Amino acid sequence: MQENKTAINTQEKLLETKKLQKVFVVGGGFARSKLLAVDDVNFHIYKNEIFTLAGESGCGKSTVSKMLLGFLEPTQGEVYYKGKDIVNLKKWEEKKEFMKEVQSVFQNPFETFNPLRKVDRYLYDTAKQYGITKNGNGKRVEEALKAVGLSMTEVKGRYPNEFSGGQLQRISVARSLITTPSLLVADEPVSMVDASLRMSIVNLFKDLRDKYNVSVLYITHDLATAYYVSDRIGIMFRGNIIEMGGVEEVLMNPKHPYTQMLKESIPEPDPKKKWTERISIKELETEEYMRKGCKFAGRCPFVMEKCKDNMPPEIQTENRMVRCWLYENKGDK
Ligand SMILES: Nc1ncnc2c1ncn2[C@@H]1O[C@H](COP(=O)(O)OP(=O)(O)OP(=O)(O)O)[C@@H](O)[C@H]1O
Repeated sequence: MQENKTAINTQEKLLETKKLQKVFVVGGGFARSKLLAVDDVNFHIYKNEIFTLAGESGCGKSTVSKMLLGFLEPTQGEVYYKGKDIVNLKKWEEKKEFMKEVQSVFQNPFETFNPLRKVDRYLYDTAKQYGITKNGNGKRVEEALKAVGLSMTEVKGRYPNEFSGGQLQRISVARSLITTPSLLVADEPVSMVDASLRMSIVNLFKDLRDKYNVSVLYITHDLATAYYVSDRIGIMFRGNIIEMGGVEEVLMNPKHPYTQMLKESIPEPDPKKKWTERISIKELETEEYMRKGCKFAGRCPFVMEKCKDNMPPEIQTENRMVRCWLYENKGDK
């Protein structure tokens, strides 16, 4: 891999979604209904950029990432990678090429690796699986480990349980770099990692962007790491992106009432109260997903009559997109 620090390339969209939608059928019998887990999701990721999708649990983040990676078929909408529609790739060669270029980093590194196999074997096998020849194999694995600040001497002959969660997540990132991808899709990559090591993993993404021109789709519920690492951010709520723009604009000067609420929510010191809050949020999930108009209408301090029946459109204002009727007449002309 060539080390090279490059600025975000806003001319080149690496990945783009258009009107992405996923409907799940939930419940059975008379209680059977449709849940729009993801609806009208439009975003893009530039070359050399860290783009974050953030939101509370159950907002549709993972469903988006699964559709991008081809693990789930969208109900409607399109996904383009380097201008190519990847939902309808027919040829195996094209699919394989896409899988090489877009790699994933999973939440739990202990599930990424087979506990009975030595970690270095797993890395070599990944290289082989993607057609990297026996001669180039060792070199590529060594390069990938170097990119995450490790070396083969530290890894060789050791099993997954001999590493800490943080170290293993680094090795998991190294695994995803073996194919020299252009984009990493990292779904909650630090949530299982010890709090003290989270920043080191997040810093690693910045490093990969700056030194190796890798773009990252960072999926998280944690606004602190999102603020620290992202170039741009999209805030999701019940299947929609409700605000999207530069991370500084969106998190320091939020426009959508939901983003404002997220920013102001101070962690509750009383564990009992926190638990109660979580329960009520979970209960709200289905009710909010089923709403006809703005999904946040039930909790919004500025709710208007029209919010209850009409989903707000995407409005461009003050350097960001916001999906809220409050900005209906304040959009950029
Ligand atoms: N296979 C499925 N069948 C039915 N409903 C699903 C399925 N997968 C996800 N959902 C529902 O879709 C909604 C979005 O889920 P998703 O996992 O994408 O959210 P998330 O933001 O990634 O949350 P988390 O971080 O908790 O995984 C939730 O209400 C979830 O229960």
